[in-house]
Amino acid sequence: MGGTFDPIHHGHLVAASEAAALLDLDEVVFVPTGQPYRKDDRRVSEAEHRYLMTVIATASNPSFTVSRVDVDRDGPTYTYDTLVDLDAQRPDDDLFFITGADALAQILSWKDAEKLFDLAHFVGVTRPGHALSDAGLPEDRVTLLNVPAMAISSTDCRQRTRSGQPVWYLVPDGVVQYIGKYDLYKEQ
Ligand SMILES: Nc1ncnc2c1ncn2[C@@H]1O[C@H](COP(=O)(O)OP(=O)(O)OP(=O)(O)O)[C@@H](O)[C@H]1O
Ligand SMILES: O=C(O)c1ccc[n+]([C@@H]2O[C@H](COP(=O)([O-])O)[C@@H](O)[C@H]2O)c1
Repeated sequence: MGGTFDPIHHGHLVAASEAAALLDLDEVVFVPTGQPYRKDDRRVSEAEHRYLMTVIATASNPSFTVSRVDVDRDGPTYTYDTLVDLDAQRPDDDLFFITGADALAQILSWKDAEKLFDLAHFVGVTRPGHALSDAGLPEDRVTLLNVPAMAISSTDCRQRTRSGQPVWYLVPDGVVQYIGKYDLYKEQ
């Protein structure tokens, strides 16, 4: 599951857990973006902070791991590169790329979109406020899943922190503490 994870929240974790259970996946690899080029218009926390929050949030689940492939690659983060790197590290594995409905709707505009479906099977999960559709995508390489609705976004978590509202129970406890320790999201 790729994401900017700024911060990682329970919407991400529930989506990953449900996809793993419903598709009988052995492992979910969370891949924080290095440079999410489509978010250039906003302030994004340092990759190392987002990576560490992802490690903290997933540490208690033996099936969840975190990859540095995108954080360690220079330049804009493209899923094509993510999948090529993961495939090189795990040549015997079948890759499934988990995305929310909003991200799935954008996939055809991603870099090298036509090659993505050769590298992984895509799993689109429901997300409140977004229609889930596989229109225009190769049917045999995309699975749509209904997951429990978690009306949580990283944007909302950042705004709440900035305005002094709690993010307890929207993000894992360790992530609440990490945000406080490093004073994240105080500036626009
Ligand atoms: N509440 C949610 N339910 C299901 N999927 C989600 C949810 N939140 C995020 N996702 C999916 O997780 C992936 C990574 O999302 P991302 O890290 O950009 O979080 P976000 O909450 O959308 O962030 P932001 O509000 O900063 O844009 C995307 O595929 C996104 O669609
Ligand atoms: O490959 C692309 O062109 C591309 C464009 C936008 C987003 N993505 C990927 O989609 C995932 C979710 O991205 P984001 O920006 O919504 O956090 C993450 O893994 C990104 O690298 C990929």
